[in-house]
Amino acid sequence: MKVLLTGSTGQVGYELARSLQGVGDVVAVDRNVMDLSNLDQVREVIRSVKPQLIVNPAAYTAVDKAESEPELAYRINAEAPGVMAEEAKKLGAALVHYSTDYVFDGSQPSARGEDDAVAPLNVYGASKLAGEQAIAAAGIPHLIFRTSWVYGMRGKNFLLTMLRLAKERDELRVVADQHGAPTWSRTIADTTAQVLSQAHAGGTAWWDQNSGIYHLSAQGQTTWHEFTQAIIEEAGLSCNVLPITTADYPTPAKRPQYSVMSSERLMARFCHLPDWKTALQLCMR
Ligand SMILES: NC(=O)C1=CN([C@@H]2O[C@H](COP(=O)(O)OP(=O)(O)OC[C@H]3O[C@@H](n4cnc5c(N)ncnc54)[C@H](OP(=O)(O)O)[C@@H]3O)[C@@H](O)[C@H]2O)C=CC1
Ligand SMILES: Cc1cn([C@H]2C[C@H](O)[C@@H](COP(=O)(O)OP(=O)(O)O[C@H]3O[C@@H](C)C(=O)[C@@H](O)[C@H]3O)O2)c(=O)[nH]c1=O
Ligand SMILES: [Mg+2]
Repeated sequence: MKVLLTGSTGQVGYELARSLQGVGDVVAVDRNVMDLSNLDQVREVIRSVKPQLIVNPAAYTAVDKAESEPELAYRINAEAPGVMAEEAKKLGAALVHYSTDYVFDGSQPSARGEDDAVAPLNVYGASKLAGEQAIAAAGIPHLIFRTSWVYGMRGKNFLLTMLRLAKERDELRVVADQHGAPTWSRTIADTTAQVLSQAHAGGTAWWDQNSGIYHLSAQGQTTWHEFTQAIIEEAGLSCNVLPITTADYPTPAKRPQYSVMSSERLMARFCHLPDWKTALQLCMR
């Protein structure tokens, strides 16, 4: 099976390039080959590669910057996935896509399920939601994995930012009133590969039964503050981590207060997901 993988320089894309090796022949493209802000190029690349499966972890992920670049965020996060879905339909291909906990407003302190009401608070979340909707509307075999607070030992992420800051400063001030589930990029990639090997075995009927949205986050929950403490401890650094409120850390984009999702549906159908802290320790060791 020929697999077109986008965003291979990103956190999840980098891990997928490895994890998908068992799934098929992977053609990995970065923005130099397929720029998602160039919709004609997206079409051309798909038409020339002719994949049976498109896996799209590429995205506009700069949450604060998106507030001042909404058009670009929507082109990359909503229109480009829409074009991928259209082209997949013409080829009879399936599409695997990723979305975010930021499609929810996080106003209720209970874990969100796939069918719960969405209400993004920021441009990034709204653009990702529009991407989900464009894919669902195309009526193609698809999987949309909503994940959260992605980290890993490479790329731009909260873990590496905190390690850097902890070495530069004696004290870190981190918000303690936003709750969520940090998820290791490798967990996302390995889970994707496991689900796809089941799909491969199940054929067309599998996609008829299983297409849709799945929450894919580490188990348990924490806050950015507690996550930082765990990072510092695991790294053996000494740095005081001061809990602050969202109001103490003003940002251009509004963020959900409670962005925990339930991944029960994915775990019931496909495979287990690790606890956030266990995964963090595995990642850092
Ligand atoms: N990061 C997070 O905390 C979370 C991410 N997600 C979702 O998971 C998925 C994977 O995210 P993650 O790997 O963390 O994101 P990263 O920011 O690590 O990677 C994004 C990737 O998209 C690429 N990209 C950005 N703009 C373009 C463009 N115009 N054309 C082509 N490629 C482009 C980047 O390329 P380049 O390296 O050249 O910039 C990079 O490879 C995304 O759908 C994201 O929305 C969901 C929840 C949390
Ligand atoms: C750097 C820093 C951040 N913060 C706060 C800001 C914010 O509320 C929180 C996390 O900061 P970040 O900028 O990493 O968060 P953010 O970019 O909003 O992370 C999100 O990215 C997108 C792509 C997603 O899809 C989400 O799941 C989520 O992972 O920590 C501090 O309190 N102190 C600090 O020193
Ligand atoms: Mg960020």
